[in-house]
Amino acid sequence: MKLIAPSILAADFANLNKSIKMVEEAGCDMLHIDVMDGRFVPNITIGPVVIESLRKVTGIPFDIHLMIVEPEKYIETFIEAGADMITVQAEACVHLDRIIQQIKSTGAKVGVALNPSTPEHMLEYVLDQLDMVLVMSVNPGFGGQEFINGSLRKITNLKAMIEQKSLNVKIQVDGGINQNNINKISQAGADIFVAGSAIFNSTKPTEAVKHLRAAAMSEEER
Ligand SMILES: O=C(CO)[C@@H](O)[C@H](O)COP(=O)(O)O
Ligand SMILES: [Co+2]
Repeated sequence: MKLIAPSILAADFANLNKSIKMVEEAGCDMLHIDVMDGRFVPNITIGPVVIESLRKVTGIPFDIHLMIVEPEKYIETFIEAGADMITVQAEACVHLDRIIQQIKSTGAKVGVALNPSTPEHMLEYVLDQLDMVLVMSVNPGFGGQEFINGSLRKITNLKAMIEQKSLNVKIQVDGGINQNNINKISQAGADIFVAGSAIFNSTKPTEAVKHLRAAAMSEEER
């Protein structure tokens, strides 16, 4: 099963409710919400206050991508705001195992993101604790960047690690995903596809979701 997670970073922030209704109606599986602090990444986006407001208008699962330093200080706040899944950047966590346990103790799903330069074996001793690994296929901080092709090898290697340990860990890929590259990303082993610009910058976003999903699926799945 291949899942589509639209990133609202590329949506019209003056009309977020409308954007969310659109992705719900298009059958998207979760909403990817990029939280940036201007320290871990050179950009600032939204925080728990906005997420709490959005939680009131939709039941779609919230996939919160924390690009912030010291994420351990804010886990409970994001849970209270309505997070269903929290992903932290491995590079931002001094005590990664402890933060993973902190997220799990809230009952939320837990993911760990790897920057393009971070090797997959960074996760060797925590992989069995995770629901998801997020392979960043751009340097985090901005939407609309180009997919870094080296990410494909990381996806393949992670898939092999997961299968070798017989784990049920999903591979999410985030950054520069579009209609032209989603199939090769899927074939490398990705399960969940984050797409911002490819959906929200399209003149027909509902159609864009449909095409992305079809392209991510194998012949037999279609
Ligand atoms: O986390 C990030 C960027 O740091 C992403 O979630 C982007 O928002 C994806 O946007 P596109 O590359 O699809 O435009
Ligand atoms: Co993201």
